[in-house]
Parts: sequence; structure tokens; C-alpha cells
Amino acid sequence: MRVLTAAQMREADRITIEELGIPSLVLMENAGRQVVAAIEALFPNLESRRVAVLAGRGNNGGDGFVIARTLLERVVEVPVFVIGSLSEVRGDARHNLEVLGRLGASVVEIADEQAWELHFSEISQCDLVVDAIFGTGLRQALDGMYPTIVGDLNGSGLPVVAVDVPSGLLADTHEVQGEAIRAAVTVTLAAPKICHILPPAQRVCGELVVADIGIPEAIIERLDGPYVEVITRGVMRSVLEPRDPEAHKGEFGRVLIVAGSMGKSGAAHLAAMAALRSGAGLVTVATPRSVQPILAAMAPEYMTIGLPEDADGQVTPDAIERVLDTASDVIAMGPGLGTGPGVRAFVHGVMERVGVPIVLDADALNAFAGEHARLLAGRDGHDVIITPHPGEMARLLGTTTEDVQRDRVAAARTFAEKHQLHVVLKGHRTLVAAPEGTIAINMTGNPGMATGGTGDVLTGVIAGWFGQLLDAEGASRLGVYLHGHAGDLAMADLGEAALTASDLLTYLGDAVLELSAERTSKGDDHDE
Ligand SMILES: NC(=O)C1=CN([C@@H]2O[C@H](COP(=O)(O)OP(=O)(O)OC[C@H]3O[C@@H](n4cnc5c(N)ncnc54)[C@H](O)[C@@H]3O)[C@@H](O)[C@H]2O)[C@@H](O)CC1
Ligand SMILES: [K+]
Repeated sequence: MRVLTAAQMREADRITIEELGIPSLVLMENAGRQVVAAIEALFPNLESRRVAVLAGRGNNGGDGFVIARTLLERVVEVPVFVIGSLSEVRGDARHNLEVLGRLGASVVEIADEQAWELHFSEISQCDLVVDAIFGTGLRQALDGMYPTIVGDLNGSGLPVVAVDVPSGLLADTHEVQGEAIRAAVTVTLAAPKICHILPPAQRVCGELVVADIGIPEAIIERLDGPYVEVITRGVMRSVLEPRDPEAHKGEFGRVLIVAGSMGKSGAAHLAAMAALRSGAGLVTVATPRSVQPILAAMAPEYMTIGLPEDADGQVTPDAIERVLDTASDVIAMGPGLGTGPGVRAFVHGVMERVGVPIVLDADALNAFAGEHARLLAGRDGHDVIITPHPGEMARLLGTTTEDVQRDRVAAARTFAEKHQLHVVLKGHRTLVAAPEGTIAINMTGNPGMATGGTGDVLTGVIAGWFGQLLDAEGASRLGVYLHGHAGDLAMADLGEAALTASDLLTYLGDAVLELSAERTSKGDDHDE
């Protein structure tokens, strides 16, 4: 499901209106009626309720006037307030304001703070408030009387249904600058925007409903510019289905895991088992010689290779040849490798000559921190996927974790485009950035997964699918989706605190079965 910017939304509106010929009034009518449909679904026995509609002076307000008219048809008391001066209402909004007038509806103008204070008590007697003050047209943080209005509404305890965007949020950013409506429900039009998907803004949107107002999906899919999309179950099902049964699954399933060091054998084990549980045909773990017998004892399913090591039990550059000579379709390198100087030289050496697609994680990424980052580049035919957590991303970018977290989309997209590789930026709502700048946002997973080893599992899951699909973007998105989904299934049984990385291995199968199952009941809201 595409996530649009305000500009892309306006462009989709424009194409629909000017090229396709659906009048903007029809879009506004659809918008208003879809919001009412959502209200009726979420707030029963509407007929006995009083619903206050607060309308701004732009088209968001226009939606509000349509909503008021539609609610009036359901014999609901609907006091309408224009927030701003009536004279400034223009165009489609003006048209719908005049229609309301002809129906005899009372519209009260609230042009300043005094008027607000005067009418707020009447509004607070209502059961529900429709926020149609600002939508995607908001250009900067609220000022003037608006912060007071938003603050009073947020403090009133009244449920608010936000039209398109909770007023005060800027559609294109996940940040909350100044006061913003805390909505019980946000009914956004045609497609979600960044503010609905990424925290902290996402947290004030309440339940998100994406309303179809008549803008064809094809128009949205065709908008230019690197796009952002939500990883949905529907899209993941298509990735999972064998496009051509003979062409993959098993033929390319040889995964080489280069991981582990003295005291960190578990990371290698978790990555290897995750690859096996993701359908990899053959998994080999290449690990320092003194760690090899320990790993060999941990599981019969994968093979092991002992690598030249230093006194600390970490790989050295002498191990490069051994890794490059081992047949594999995909390599996953990094979990538990350690951070000694020999490790960095080893990682650089492998990267310079590797001939197969590679997933880099953890210590393999730390080897490229700062000035070494320029060595990290994808080459045609040898896709590179990196799976940094915010701290590792910061080291690769030569910046701070706070900077990365302040604008995760920019951090992931910048590095992916500059180094022509795939970035899986982990964290709440993990992002998957492709070299051409597209961003996919994952909605599965939970805080219980912030526990040791879950990153090693993700590396193995991505490598396991990568070896079968040989499509870096598909494997990254599917891996992140299934990893989080397994975590959600595990949490449902075990709770957040008890959840361990090994539990993810146990639930990966269920996650795949659930994904490939035909859904009978309505799925989660990111279903399609
Ligand atoms: N264009 C279309 O065909 C459709 C638009 N729709 C609605 O139109 C909305 C966008 O409408 P508009 O672009 O008119 O803008 P809004 O209605 O979101 O904002 C109203 C006006 O507030 C002013 N404004 C911006 N920032 C401000 C600030 N910080 N303080 C005070 N005033 C500020 C701007 O002049 C803006 O025009 C969407 O969110 C959606 O609700 C829907 O009806 C669907 C169809
Ligand atoms: K709004």
C-alpha cells in the first residue's frame, strides 16, 4: 500500500480530476460519506448522539460540510463550527457550505479565541467531534488560536474523528511539531501519509482507516518519485507464491553463514537455524577454528567449517580464501564475528572479491564504520543487503543514533541510494530501502523482540529467502515481515518479557503458514 506525500496526494487528485474527469466535488462528496461510514461503524446508535463538526476554511473543511450534511440525514444533532473566517471559505468547500445553508443547518463562525471560549462549552456537551480543520494543506505548526482549540479538545476527553490528518500534524513527517489533535480514529483519504505510519505522529492518529474516495489505484501506483509503501500481507503473499515452480525453491538454497567468535557462537547458530527455517536447502557455518566444534555440537542440520583465527578466537584475513572458495548462492556475514582489527581486514577482503549476493549484519557492518563506508557498495549481479540497527546505521553514516532516529526514512534512503544497496534499518517499524530510493515500512513485530539474538535471526531469515528468491528487495521485505510476524505469534503465546530469539525460530513456520493460508476472517488492517 503506497504511502503518499501531500504533494503526491495533490497530484493524484489533479490527475483524477483533470485527466480522468471525476469532478473534485465528487471526490469531496465521497470523502465526506466515507468518513460518516467509518463513524457509523465505530460509534453505534449515532441517531441519538450529538456530533460537533469543526470545519477549517480549506477543502478539509469542505469534507466537514459534506459530513455534517450526511449526518443530518441520519437525524443526528450536528452543530457546525467554521474555525476561521467564513468569508475565506472558497471553491468546493464554499459550495458545500452553501448547500448546508440551504438545508437550514446552523453554521457558527469561530474567528478568534474569544469566540472559541464562548462556544467550547456547547461543543464539550457533544458525544463526538469531527476534526475537519486542517488536512494535507497544513504547512507549518499551528499558531494563533489553533493551539488553544487543539489543547481544549485534547483535554476534553471527547472522542475525535480526524478527517484525513489530525489537525496540527504535517502530513509528510513522522514528527509532531507543536499541538496536534489526538484522534480516536483518523479516516485518511485515498492513501496513508507518513504521519499515519511512523511514530511519534502515528501515535496521535488513533485507529487508521484508509477511505477509497474514487481515485483509481493505478493513478496512485503511477505517481513518480521514489515512493514509500507499507509492507502488507497481500503483497507478501505474492512474494511468497512461487512465480515459476521450477525456477526456485531448493535450486538456489545454499546459504553460507560467516559468523561467530569465542563466546559468540550463539549468534552463528541462530542465524543458521533461521536460514534453515526459512527454507534454505543447505546451510554451512564458517566460523573460527576453535568455535567450530562448539557449533557443530549445537545442531546436526547445518555443516561447519573452521577458519584461521587469532588468539582471541576471531577470524583473520587468512580466512578470506576459505570463505570465497566455499560454494554458496548467498552469504550472510557478521553475527558475533567480533570487532578486532583482523576482523575488519577479513570483512573488507571478502567484500572486495565476493562473487555472490551477500547480507551484512552486526560486526560486518562495524567494519565499514566511518571512512571505510565507501568500501561498502553493491555491484550489479551481486546484491548487497545490510541490516543495521540505528546505532550501526549511525556509525556507517558518521552521525549519531539520534540523528538517524530523527529521520529514519532519510537515513535509510540516503545510504541505500549512495551505496547502491538494500538497507534494512531495524527498530520500531523497520524500514527496507532499495538502491533506487523506494522505502517499505514494516508493520509487524513488537517490543518483546528487543532481546539478544533477534537480529541474528533476522539475518538468517533474509539470507534464507534471498537464497531461494534471488531478489534482494523481495527477500528483505519478506524476511522483515515474517520475522516480525513470528515475534507477534510468539508474543501472543509467551508474552513480551519471556520472548527469546530462539522462540522466533519456533514460530517462523507458523508465520509462513499463516501468510500462505487463505484468509477467511477479515485480516489485520494492513491486509491488502
Ligand atoms: N483536492 C481534492 O480534490 C480533495 C481534497 N480533499 C481534502 O482537502 C484537504 C486539503 O485541503 P487544502 O489543501 O485546502 O488545505 P487544508 O484544508 O488542509 O488547510 C486549510 C488551509 O489552511 C491554511 N493553512 C496552512 N497551514 C496553516 C497554519 N499553520 N495555520 C493556519 N492556516 C494554515 C492553508 O491556506 C490551507 O489552504 C485534504 O486533507 C482533504 O481533506 C478531499 O476532499 C478529497 C478531494
Ligand atoms: K483534520
